[in-house]
Amino acid sequence: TGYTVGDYLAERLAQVGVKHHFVVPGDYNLVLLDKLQNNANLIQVGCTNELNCSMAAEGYARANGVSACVVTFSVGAISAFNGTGSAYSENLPLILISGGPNTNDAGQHHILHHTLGHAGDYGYQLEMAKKITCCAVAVPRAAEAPRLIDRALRAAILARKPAYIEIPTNLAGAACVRPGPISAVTAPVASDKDALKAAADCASQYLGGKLKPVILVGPKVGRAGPDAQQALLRLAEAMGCAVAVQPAAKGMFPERHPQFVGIFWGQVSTDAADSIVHWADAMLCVGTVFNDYSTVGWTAIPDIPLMSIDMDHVTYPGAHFSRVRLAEFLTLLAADVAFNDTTMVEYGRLRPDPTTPHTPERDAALTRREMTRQLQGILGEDTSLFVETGDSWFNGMQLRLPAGARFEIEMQWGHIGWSVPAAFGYALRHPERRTVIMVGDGSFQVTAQEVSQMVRWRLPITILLVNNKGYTIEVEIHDGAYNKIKNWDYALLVQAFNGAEGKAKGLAANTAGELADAMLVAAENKDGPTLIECRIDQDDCSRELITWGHFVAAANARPPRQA
Ligand SMILES: C/C(NCc1cnc(C)nc1N)=C(/S)[C@H](O)COP(=O)(O)OP(=O)(O)O
Ligand SMILES: [Mg+2]
Repeated sequence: TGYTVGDYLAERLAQVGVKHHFVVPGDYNLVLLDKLQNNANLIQVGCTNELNCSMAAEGYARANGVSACVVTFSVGAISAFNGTGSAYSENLPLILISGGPNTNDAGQHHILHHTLGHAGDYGYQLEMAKKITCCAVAVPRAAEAPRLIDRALRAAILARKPAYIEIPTNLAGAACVRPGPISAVTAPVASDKDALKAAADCASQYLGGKLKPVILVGPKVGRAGPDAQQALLRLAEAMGCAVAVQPAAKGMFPERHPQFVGIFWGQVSTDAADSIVHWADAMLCVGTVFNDYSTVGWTAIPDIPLMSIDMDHVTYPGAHFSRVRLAEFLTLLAADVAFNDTTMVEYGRLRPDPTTPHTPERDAALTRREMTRQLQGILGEDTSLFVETGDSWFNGMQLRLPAGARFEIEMQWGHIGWSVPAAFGYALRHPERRTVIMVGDGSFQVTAQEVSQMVRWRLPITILLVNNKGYTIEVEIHDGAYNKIKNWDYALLVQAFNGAEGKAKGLAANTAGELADAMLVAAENKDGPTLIECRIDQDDCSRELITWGHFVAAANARPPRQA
């Protein structure tokens, strides 16, 4: 057969930089999967379910910049909506592609399988997708496919948000014209020159006359394109001021840099970062997100006038500037901003003395603190560390990242279980990096199946499974019987995933010594994942979690405003 709609989609995905794409087959997408598989530049990766499929694509987009997830209608897509929501809230261009009903069925008022059972009405999925993507299209006939596919891909790439493309099962193999130059889809939109200049002038005005400026780094810096973090570094060094980082942005500013002053997270900040942030009289907020979790239940919102530098606009007390790209603005500002290291000088006076964590005896019962100490010990320039929603967030914040180490966290969406499939997707794109996951037992139970994919693809991912017997974050926010879970034999589970040929290893660590030994086994295992079940006491949680949980619970409990 000649060139088809499926070939067009495959070629465009390859051209925008998708290589691995994540799929679960279903009779609405089988022909489409054939076409994608036939493209030599694409590698098709089957997942155990569509939630994991979409989360693997979310993780792949963190590594690759853009990703694709291909599912069947409704029963597949509605599960994949969860990873799509994650990509939306984490600013990642995940392309969700769903097979759809044969184009003849609507007009014949047919009731179809996998749908809600309304005769002829299958439009509800597109409507739902519109809410969680920046662009959602359903191809009605082959002639419309090129225009709609290009539109959806361009929208996602420019907005750093997911897009949705629905391809009816009888159109994937339908004849289609070939695409024009890919630049029509991928060419970036530069800043508006006047707005860029005016914004930079206002920034100098905003900073002029201030005595103690700081920079606060937020998670959108990591999503604003490859040159954004370099531009941030240049601006920071041009100013010489203290640079604090929000928890969701950990790793987006080098932690060994002399101007790094820690994670600003209110009362659970690290390295006294909150002291210097509250001492400042001017703050450049670069890519920041102030939500209930990052402000510790609204108790840690900076109370001075801010200059906010977002992915495509700049706002400050005097004005708003649209279409100003983050990296271009930072670069321009770095060129003429005044040097002012007052906050660094002051920080030098209040920086806490470094502590050397206690090294317990080998046979000491394993603790959260010891697990974190040993995890710190294996971090290297090639490490990519995924920290899962749970006390793992707080353990992760205590780590000091070596130069080159990368850190992945999902603090906006916060879907427990994200880290297992997301790290799987990420590791396929970065086989040269050492991917490590720190995940709690409750989270692990949500998406554990994807460990079998790590076995299948022989990915040497290290999984530190923190077994504290339940949902400890929830215990600290608000306890109840529902926070208890059925314990698994996690180390043995890996044997089940191995079957006859797998090379994964599963170990349990009850003591400091057993963990140290297991870490060595993990470092040696290059042919598959190594899961280390770290058994700790169910109340062995970080003090930061307890403090943070107290204020988040208070925020959740605010009484309804009297009408
Ligand atoms: C149940 C829930 N959050 C609510 C929740 C429920 N469902 C989804 C999909 N995402 C969520 N965040 C959370 S944070 C658990 O404490 C996680 O437990 P676990 O993985 O075991 O970690 P900790 O023990 O360190 O808390
Ligand atoms: Mg737990």
